[in-house]
Amino acid sequence: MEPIIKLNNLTKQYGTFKAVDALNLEIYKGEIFGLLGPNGAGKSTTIMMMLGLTEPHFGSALVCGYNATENPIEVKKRVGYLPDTLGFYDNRTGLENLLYIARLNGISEDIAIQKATELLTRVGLEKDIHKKVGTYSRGMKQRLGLADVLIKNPEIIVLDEPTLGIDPKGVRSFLKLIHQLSREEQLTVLLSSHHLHQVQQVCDRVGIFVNGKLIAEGDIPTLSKKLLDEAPYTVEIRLQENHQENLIAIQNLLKQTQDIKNVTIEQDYLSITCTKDITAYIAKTLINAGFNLVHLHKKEFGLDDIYQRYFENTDENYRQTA
Ligand SMILES: Nc1ncnc2c1ncn2[C@@H]1O[C@H](COP(=O)(O)OP(=O)(O)OP(=O)(O)O)[C@@H](O)[C@H]1O
Repeated sequence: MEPIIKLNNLTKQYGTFKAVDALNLEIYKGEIFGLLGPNGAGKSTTIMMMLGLTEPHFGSALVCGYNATENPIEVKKRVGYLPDTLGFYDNRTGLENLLYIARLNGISEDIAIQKATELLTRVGLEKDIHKKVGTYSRGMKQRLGLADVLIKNPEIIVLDEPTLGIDPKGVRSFLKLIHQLSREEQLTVLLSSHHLHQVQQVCDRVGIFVNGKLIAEGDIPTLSKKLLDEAPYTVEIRLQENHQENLIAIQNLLKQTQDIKNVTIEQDYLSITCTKDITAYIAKTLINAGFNLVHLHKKEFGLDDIYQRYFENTDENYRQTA
């Protein structure tokens, strides 16, 4: 299958500073891809190059089969972009704002009314269609923004920090909506964010950006496997009698085991990192040795751990090469 977005050695420099450095990335139709990275990592610059709004110094961005630098108009027809700051007419209603955008996109009046009404219902604003946008909450404005980018039937939508300033309930329902849209309409979604948990909830794959480079990319299990290859399993245990003596005895008992890499005593529990999933063996060994096990938890690594670990590594690499 051909990717719907293909970035090839994409590079943007400001003077000698590389804001985006030889970026290679392929995104497929219907995928929800998360662009993750700290401030200044190069996410917005990458999006701008993909939309044909700024030119790369090297490399290319192919979007829906078009080179974004050579055919920005074709790309813009197929891509809906929701920026982090939205501009609506506050003194007009949601419907009026949407009809205005439909007109700008050359959609005829009767089709526009039908489509705008459908979309406002789709994004959950059916009761607020005739209210002035100035009275909308941040979450409602974001939903209107989504209707706004969907009105031209895009193949791809690009969302820049779409949940900024929305309360947790609003975030959950907004992300659910994005997921539904992507699955039901095979819409490709590129979501740029700092919010690891949100990205983790909704994205099929993520790319982690640091200093203009994509330092890791994949689905969460793949990333965590790559990252944690040396000791991918961590088991946390707690005893009925959690005194230090017991913990040290267990530490000594387990640390000879071949597949155990490390046993550390945390505040009132033991953390055991293993190269294989030997959770059952650990439980059996402790019970057989007469310890009263009250808690055993196999830790799943999430995006937080992955992000943290990549940053630690990267900082070290940068310090070493600096
Ligand atoms: N016009 C410009 N001139 C000089 N430097 C720029 C320009 N635009 C961006 N940069 C720099 O390029 C780097 C990447 O910026 P970019 O806005 O792409 O990052 P970002 O990952 O989107 O950050 P944020 O999450 O804060 O939006 C930053 O160091 C920024 O200061």
